[in-house]
Amino acid sequence: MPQEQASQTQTHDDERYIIGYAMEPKKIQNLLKPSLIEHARKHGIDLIPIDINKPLIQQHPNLHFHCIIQKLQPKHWDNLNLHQYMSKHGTTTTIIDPPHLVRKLQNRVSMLEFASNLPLSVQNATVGVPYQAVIDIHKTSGDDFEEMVTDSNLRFPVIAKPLYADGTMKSHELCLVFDREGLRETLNKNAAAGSTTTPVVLQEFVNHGGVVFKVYVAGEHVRCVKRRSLPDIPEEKAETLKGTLKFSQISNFTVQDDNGAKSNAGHNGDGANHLSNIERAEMPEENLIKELARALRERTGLNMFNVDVIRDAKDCTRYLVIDINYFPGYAKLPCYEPFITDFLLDCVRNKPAFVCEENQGMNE
Ligand SMILES: Nc1ncnc2c1ncn2[C@@H]1O[C@H](COP(=O)(O)OP(=O)(O)OP(=O)(O)O)[C@@H](O)[C@H]1O
Ligand SMILES: O=P(O)(O)O[C@H]1[C@H](O)[C@@H](O)[C@H](OP(=O)(O)O)[C@@H](OP(=O)(O)O)[C@H]1O
Ligand SMILES: [Mg+2]
Ligand SMILES: [Mg+2]
Repeated sequence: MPQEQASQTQTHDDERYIIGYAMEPKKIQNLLKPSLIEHARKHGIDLIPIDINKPLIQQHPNLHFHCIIQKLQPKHWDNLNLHQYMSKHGTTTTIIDPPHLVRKLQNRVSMLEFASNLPLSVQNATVGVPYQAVIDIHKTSGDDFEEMVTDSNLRFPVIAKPLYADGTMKSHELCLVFDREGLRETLNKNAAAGSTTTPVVLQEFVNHGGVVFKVYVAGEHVRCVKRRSLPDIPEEKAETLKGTLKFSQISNFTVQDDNGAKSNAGHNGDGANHLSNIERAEMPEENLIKELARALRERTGLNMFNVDVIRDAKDCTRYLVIDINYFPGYAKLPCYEPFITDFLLDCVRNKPAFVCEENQGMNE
């Protein structure tokens, strides 16, 4: 890790804090790299794994957790029985973040409500959300379908997104839909899935120069990075496009990953141009990012999330929040070790402003 990026937080020599982490093995592998464990250890924090399949009260009887970070499915909350644990240790242990609040990010409608009508004032910039509508996936034919599309007031192209963003692979399977026929086709396929049918949100596709800004938030710590996104669709081309185009996790690779993949594959031409789009794109104003993060922390009551933001290609003062993810892949940030460690130190020392109020809603 470069020296100048080292943790800004001073360590008080004799202080040691125990922080438990409760998450699935894949998330542990992604986040809890030896470099983070070591950096945290050097700054007074011992990161201890919590078994998500059995009650916490039965684990680590001789340890006192100052704080617990978690990314869990509801079944794990039941298995861990954190309610029982907190009724014993709730005055000295903090859980980040309350599950009933995390759940609001697992629905793409309630998620974006947090980002609607944000009162931000940084130069002329505005931050909003794209127009979106939840549709009735059973209205796939005849007048019902035509009426539904007309009533939805949506303009093609749109992106069909599963309503529930619950961490499953399926929840990341998105589809660009270019016209009514494409939409009918998407709904028919969904209906054919029978018991796995999921409600769908249709969100207007907004041209944004092929770059998405990912704003990572951990309490008061905020970092913004650029990632690859869908390319623009010129208006005249949009009118001629038909059908659908499926895609998934298009923005999950860092620019460095992208570079590596492209040079390994020996690609140039389009790929290289696309990448330089990202490199060329100007970052949003730092204060705007800070204000956005602050406003969303307040509105959601959460500490650990990231926000996907795009900038309208037609109006560079118009920013749109398209996605908010709980406990994202922080390890993709350069020098994420001090970023996370500093946040954890804030939690154990000052307690973040919006921590689990009296552990309300813990087992909801
Ligand atoms: N309304 C939109 N207009 C233009 N591009 C969009 C829009 N919504 C999504 N995208 C593109 O599609 C990508 C995936 O969409 P979104 O972030 O909603 O899905 P996700 O599966 O929740 O992603 P993540 O992996 O970040 O959780 C975005 O990163 C962006 O590149
Ligand atoms: O596993 P689910 O609950 O689906 O959440 C994912 C988020 O949706 C993604 O946004 C995370 O990737 P980014 O950190 O690149 O946004 C992604 O990060 P990861 O796969 O690196 O852990 C996940 O956090
Ligand atoms: Mg996203
Ligand atoms: Mg998401």
